[in-house]
Amino acid sequence: MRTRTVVLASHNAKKLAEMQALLAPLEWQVRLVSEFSREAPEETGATFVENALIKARHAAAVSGLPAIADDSGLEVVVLGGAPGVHSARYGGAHGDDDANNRKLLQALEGRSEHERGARFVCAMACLRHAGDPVPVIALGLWSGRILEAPCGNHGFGYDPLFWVPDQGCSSAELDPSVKNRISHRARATQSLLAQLRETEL
Ligand SMILES: O=c1nc[nH]c2c1ncn2[C@H]1C[C@H](O)[C@@H](COP(=O)(O)OP(=O)(O)OP(=O)(O)O)O1
Ligand SMILES: [Mg+2]
Repeated sequence: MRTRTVVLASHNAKKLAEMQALLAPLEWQVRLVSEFSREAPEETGATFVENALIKARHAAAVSGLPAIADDSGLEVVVLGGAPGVHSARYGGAHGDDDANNRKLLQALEGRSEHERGARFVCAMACLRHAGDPVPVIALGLWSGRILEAPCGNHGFGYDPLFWVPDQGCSSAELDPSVKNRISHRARATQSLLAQLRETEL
């Protein structure tokens, strides 16, 4: 892949930090959509992929650059996959992690350890330009279970409640470099980069 300038289509600072760390090996010049527009497009998609495309298309349009977007969330089995694409505003206000985590604990009140299975989903979309008819799409999944009380201070969102079985800790207890090797976002980024190596971004 040629060295490129891309715009990251997120307004979530903690998510952006992970995306930038994951893309660092490419030595691309990474810009942020907030340099071009403070407006976050409405995520009206029914799927993570549709919302990632909405965000990437908006960022490519306002910046004139190739854009990479991430739409991600938590799916809990006994909640029928909720909060899913509504993860950011599950507790009411958008991006209120405390309210989101409180609502999740309430929804799982009394559930046994075996009924708390969940997974993080990350859908990434990369567009060469706003009208790109051939977007590159990548998915990453990360399975775990929901704790009965938060622990750990790293990460963001639902990390304090997400137990990672093969690490024996919550994702908020993981060193960021470890999370960036195994998370849904890490897996989606690896898949995206593998596809981009075959195409000409
Ligand atoms: O690694 C993660 N660790 C914990 N929680 C996470 C993670 N990844 C996504 N999540 C949760 C946070 C938010 O509640 C929702 C993302 O919603 P999502 O729309 O993709 O992001 P956002 O609205 O925060 O920023 P933006 O849309 O500008 O990228 O899922
Ligand atoms: Mg969002």
